[in-house]
Amino acid sequence: MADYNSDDDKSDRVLSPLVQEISQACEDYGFFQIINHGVPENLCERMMISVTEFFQLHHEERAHISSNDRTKPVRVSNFYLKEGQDKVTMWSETFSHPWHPIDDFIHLLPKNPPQYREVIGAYAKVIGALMNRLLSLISQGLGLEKDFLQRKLGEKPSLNAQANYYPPCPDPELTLGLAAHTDIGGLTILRQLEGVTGLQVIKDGKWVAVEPVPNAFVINVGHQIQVMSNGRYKSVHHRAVTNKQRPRVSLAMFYSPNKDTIVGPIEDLVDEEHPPLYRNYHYAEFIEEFRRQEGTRRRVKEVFEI
Ligand SMILES: O=C(O)CCC(=O)C(=O)O
Ligand SMILES: [Fe+2]
Repeated sequence: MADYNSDDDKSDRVLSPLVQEISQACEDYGFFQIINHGVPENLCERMMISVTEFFQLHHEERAHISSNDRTKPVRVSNFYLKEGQDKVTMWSETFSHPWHPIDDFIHLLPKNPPQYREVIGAYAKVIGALMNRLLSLISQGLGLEKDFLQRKLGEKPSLNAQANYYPPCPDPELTLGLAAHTDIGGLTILRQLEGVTGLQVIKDGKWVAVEPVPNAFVINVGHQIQVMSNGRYKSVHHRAVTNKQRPRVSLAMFYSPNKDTIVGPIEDLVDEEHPPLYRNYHYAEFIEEFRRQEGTRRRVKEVFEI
């Protein structure tokens, strides 16, 4: 693993080992882990504790923000047994809310656990800086200017957090924590609880566990970067499995374009040898198609293929 603190590219031609490694991982796996990222471990621990405590409150304490309505910016939902169902679809509960600009929504966030608002405020700030750094490294991997991807992903990006809580499951064979899916947006920074395995990524048709590495973040490419890179970087299927013994918590911080942004392959990456694989579209169209395919093994990018 290259040193994340080493200076990234200074020359226009030679890519630093760090940029090369990230680029290779984005091509081969669509996933990689980073360490020595500069985010204080103590802050990450406080964040994960706050999320865990939130989910371990009595469910009545979450009832006021519990909803299946996706248009609600702050909401808790679960996939536990509903009336009329004979099988649990997914063994998890999720809490989602925007993470930037923090001041616009902080009043909607939980008052309990009491430190939640303060901790997510601090966490969002450092994740914002890390996100920019990663987008810059990924841009360089594509041979682009450092700020290219960020500019292409557009102004006023849509920045959402999703905390996932997976209680111990009496029979992990019977259900998944989170079904196989791909991340719709641009880039995801995921924190997993140390010591509990659960995340799996598909590689050559097989599910591979992404073991939690101490103080690491898992980074993954979303659909929009796959499209912008004209298929070079991959947005791959992943899922979470459960276990019998211990609850598991993960926190995904998503960076997506806003609905009006026009997404398509970056012109510099298209030539005779690499014809455009996707048409241009408004991100809103992509979201609509993504929702339309809900409940199926989605094939959303394919709809925008040329
Ligand atoms: O729990 C995990 O590790 C996976 C979470 C995830 O993929 C997501 O929130 O999109
Ligand atoms: Fe995901």
